[in-house]
Amino acid sequence: MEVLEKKYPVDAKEYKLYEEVGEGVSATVYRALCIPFNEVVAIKVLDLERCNNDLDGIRREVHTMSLIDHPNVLRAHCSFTAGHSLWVVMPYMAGGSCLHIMKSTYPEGFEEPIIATLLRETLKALVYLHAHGHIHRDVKAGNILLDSNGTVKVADFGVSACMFDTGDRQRTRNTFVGTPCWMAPEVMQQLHGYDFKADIWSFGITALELAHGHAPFSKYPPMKVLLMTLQNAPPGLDYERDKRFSKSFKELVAACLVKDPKKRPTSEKLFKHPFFKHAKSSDFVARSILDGLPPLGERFQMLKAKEADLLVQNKDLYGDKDQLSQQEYIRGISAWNFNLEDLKNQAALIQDDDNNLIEENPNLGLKDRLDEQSVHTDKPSSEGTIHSNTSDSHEDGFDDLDSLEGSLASFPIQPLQALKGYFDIGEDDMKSIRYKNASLTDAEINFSKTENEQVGRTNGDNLVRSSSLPQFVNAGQKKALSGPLLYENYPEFDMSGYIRSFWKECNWDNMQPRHPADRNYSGPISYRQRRDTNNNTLVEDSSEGAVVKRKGRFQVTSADVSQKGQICLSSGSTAGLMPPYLSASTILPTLQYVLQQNNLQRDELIKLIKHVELGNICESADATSNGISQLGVAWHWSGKSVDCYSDTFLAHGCRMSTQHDARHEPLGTTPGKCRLGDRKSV
Ligand SMILES: Nc1ncnc2c1ncn2[C@@H]1O[C@H](COP(=O)(O)OP(=O)(O)OP(=O)(O)O)[C@@H](O)[C@H]1O
Repeated sequence: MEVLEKKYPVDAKEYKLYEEVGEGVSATVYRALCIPFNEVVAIKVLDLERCNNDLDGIRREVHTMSLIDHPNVLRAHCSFTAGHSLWVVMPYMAGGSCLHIMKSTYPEGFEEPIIATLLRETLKALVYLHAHGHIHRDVKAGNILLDSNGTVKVADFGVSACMFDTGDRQRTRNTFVGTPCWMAPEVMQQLHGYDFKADIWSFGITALELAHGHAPFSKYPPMKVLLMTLQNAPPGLDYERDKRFSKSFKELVAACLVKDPKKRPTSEKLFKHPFFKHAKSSDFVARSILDGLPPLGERFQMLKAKEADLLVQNKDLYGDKDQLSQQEYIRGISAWNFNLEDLKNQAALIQDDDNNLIEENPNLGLKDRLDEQSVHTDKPSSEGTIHSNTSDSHEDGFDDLDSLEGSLASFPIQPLQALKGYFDIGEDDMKSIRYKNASLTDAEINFSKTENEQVGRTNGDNLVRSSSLPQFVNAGQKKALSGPLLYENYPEFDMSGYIRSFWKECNWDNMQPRHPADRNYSGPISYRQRRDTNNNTLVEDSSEGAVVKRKGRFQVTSADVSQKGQICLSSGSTAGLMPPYLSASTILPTLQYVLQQNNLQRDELIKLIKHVELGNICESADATSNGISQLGVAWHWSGKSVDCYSDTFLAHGCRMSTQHDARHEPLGTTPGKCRLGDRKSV
């Protein structure tokens, strides 16, 4: 006999709204009573006027929510409009989201059996969604809801997509949605679209979120999250504090967080991972983490009050202008707003965050701190080497940002299309550039427009290169070379290595130049870590030569050390390493932005170097030099070369050798050339 489906009323009068239990970017969620059924439900109220006319998106969410039928996917009972709002009626999940539970009671994250259970149930939902052609696109703890019995349901299809929804059944997407911290690199890049593997990345990030209480990089503003996700090694359970987690958990995370989506397992395959043997029943979840919690509405109010307090504190620190930006990023934003003011605000927040990173973890040992820093100090910074402005007003740290104004003003609405110009480069594409004797001028840049256009085609991009590049990339070649690049004042500093290190870090696994053998990097440091999804071990990047020195996430390869630092922009052989449109003037704004971000990290490294010099770190006899070498690596890598030379290496009288055995050798430069503090006059 056919079971008649319960028909929920589609009239607001039939519901009684109780307290607020959740808030998203576009909606408020209430506990409510469905009067005719005397049943408690949740109603998500979307203000249609606040939804930027994204009615299609809303329609899609409601449609998806009504079609799905799986115990781990939150299904909408019904939906209807009421005035300017859309009401979506759904089962009430009294436990709230995993994010809320962590924020209120488990700020350090959950125990492993809980994580395994939550993840297994979430994965069941993903297996179902993927099998039915849906990509969720916003998997995160905030969208994993629990009912009072500990049953997990994945919610929020606001950004979900159907892989079969285009006429040609194209299986990839080309739109930019999701929440930055959880967003897969390929979603950020929008190079070749993406598919359901993007959910697997987000699932891996969610695993880390459940383990730590927050997602990696969650303290950073979106632009930095984006750069870190693209440039850093994938995050993992690698720190001292992660010792408590099992090998299988670490392997699961590593399997999901592979930058190349092709190497990530499908949800179905992942479901067979041994980690899920640790999973328990939903009852266990209810007993372990829900028992004794105040009602959801109360918790929500408490959290709101806490956030309001934080905002007040931050308002004192940053002023009114930053409030919106703060608010967005404290909550873990889902929306992107890339106007210049926001970028400035976000960049201005970074230093404080970097401080917090240390302050928040007073129990971290030196190694942890160094590791934390090493993860975040991922790219070279240009201070002391590239300068746009020699005026005295540098102290406030905003000059560089101001100088970005012209460039960032032309940032397109989808910023990654702009950054794409920096990331999507093959070695062949770089052949047309010519530099002479390290003096970079417009006349010496032979920029071939035809070749550049060709690049877009040969790379099979979804977007036409010329239109996807920000205006400043081309315009900058005409304007920005009027002085800032005075690196010839610093013959010790390998400008090309610097730019290429930066460049190299912008490339990742599947974006290597097409002829790796031709690569001729002289940048001394490589910071890369590949995870092989099959055996989950770290794999050396053989294209760069054997690893001759490694500590933590840093490694020095023979290819790195076989080349002496040299000013190479003049060299024909290295010319091919620069993309045709990546002149110094075009990357300058980005470098300046990066520079702004890395100031404190540099200071921290200098402090650590001093710490090591003072013998405050006890390692084996040989380890002191290793430590210095490693810090030298971090130093060079962070690109603060001039300062660090003067502060530490001149004092020490040695620098990281470029010989194969990575010994130290005399610095060969005079202290007068680069004193600490010289950077401002560079
Ligand atoms: N059915 C439900 N029962 C209980 N709480 C819910 C329910 N649905 C949502 N919530 C709560 O409301 C919050 C916001 O809901 P939702 O994520 O759907 O809104 P959103 O605008 O799409 O948010 P975002 O885009 O930030 O993810 C959730 O994080 C959750 O805490």
